[in-house]
Amino acid sequence: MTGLRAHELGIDLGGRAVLDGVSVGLRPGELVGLIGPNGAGKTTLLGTLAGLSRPDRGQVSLDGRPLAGLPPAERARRLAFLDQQAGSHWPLRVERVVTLGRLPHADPWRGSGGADAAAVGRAMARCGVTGLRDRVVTTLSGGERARVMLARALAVEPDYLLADEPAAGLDPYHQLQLMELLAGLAAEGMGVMVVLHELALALRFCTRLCLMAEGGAIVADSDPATLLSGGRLEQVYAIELLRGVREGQPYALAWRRADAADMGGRRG
Ligand SMILES: Nc1ncnc2c1ncn2[C@@H]1O[C@H](COP(=O)(O)OP(=O)(O)OP(=O)(O)O)[C@@H](O)[C@H]1O
Repeated sequence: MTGLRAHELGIDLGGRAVLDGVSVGLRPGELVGLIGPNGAGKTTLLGTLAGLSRPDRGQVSLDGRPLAGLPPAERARRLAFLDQQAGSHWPLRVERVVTLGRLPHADPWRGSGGADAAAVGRAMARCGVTGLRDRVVTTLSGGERARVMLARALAVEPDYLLADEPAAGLDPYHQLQLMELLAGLAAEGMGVMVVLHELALALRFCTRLCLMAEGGAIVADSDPATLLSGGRLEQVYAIELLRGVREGQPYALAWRRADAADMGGRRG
């Protein structure tokens, strides 16, 4: 069975279940948006799919094999994880940071070669950071740094990319550029799962949306148009949506809190 799959995942943190019975899959060629309110468990789920933490219940499999049983180097070559707080604390040149993405491919007998340099060049070009290659990463703006960290993840040339809020901190132009890039990677066959808070981007670009609710469950898993036609988004976020159709595609923007008259709010 091709794909990355979570089977009935359960994770307990701080004495409570943060994920509870979560099953979800990611196939090659999909761009899946993982959406839901703050604290719903999106980062926890993404990190577990990436193999960064072990679930208390259930398991993750890659092409039908338990992820936990895969050699770490194979896992690192096939799955790239882009952390929400991705950054570099070391004053390294941008090109050096992106080259770190080739570590899972390192061969102590041959060192790095032409294939590594080509992968690094491609990743920098796709993320629009080639012109920054000689800059020291700690001197970049937040948005520039985010694109460099994405380039490092792409330099891995993984089968699956798991990205936690990569659009956060990007201006609208670069958010659109990012989503076009992720859609392009999926069209080339990569499986991409991305945590997003930008509903308009999620609805416009993702092939599938998984909506998580407080309590750590996936309460909807469908194509964007189907999700939008139900009332689940409004209910889970406790908001009203402004809806429309543009170029034949339905879209929505967060318009007001469902309980806007109540300054306390229903959600914490
Ligand atoms: N180490 C921990 N100990 C206790 N609770 C934790 C720990 N890590 C996460 N949690 C809790 O688990 C829940 C899910 O956290 P997670 O970061 O996965 O949510 P999220 O959906 O990614 O949120 P956000 O949109 O705010 O980034 C939150 O309530 C969080 O406080």
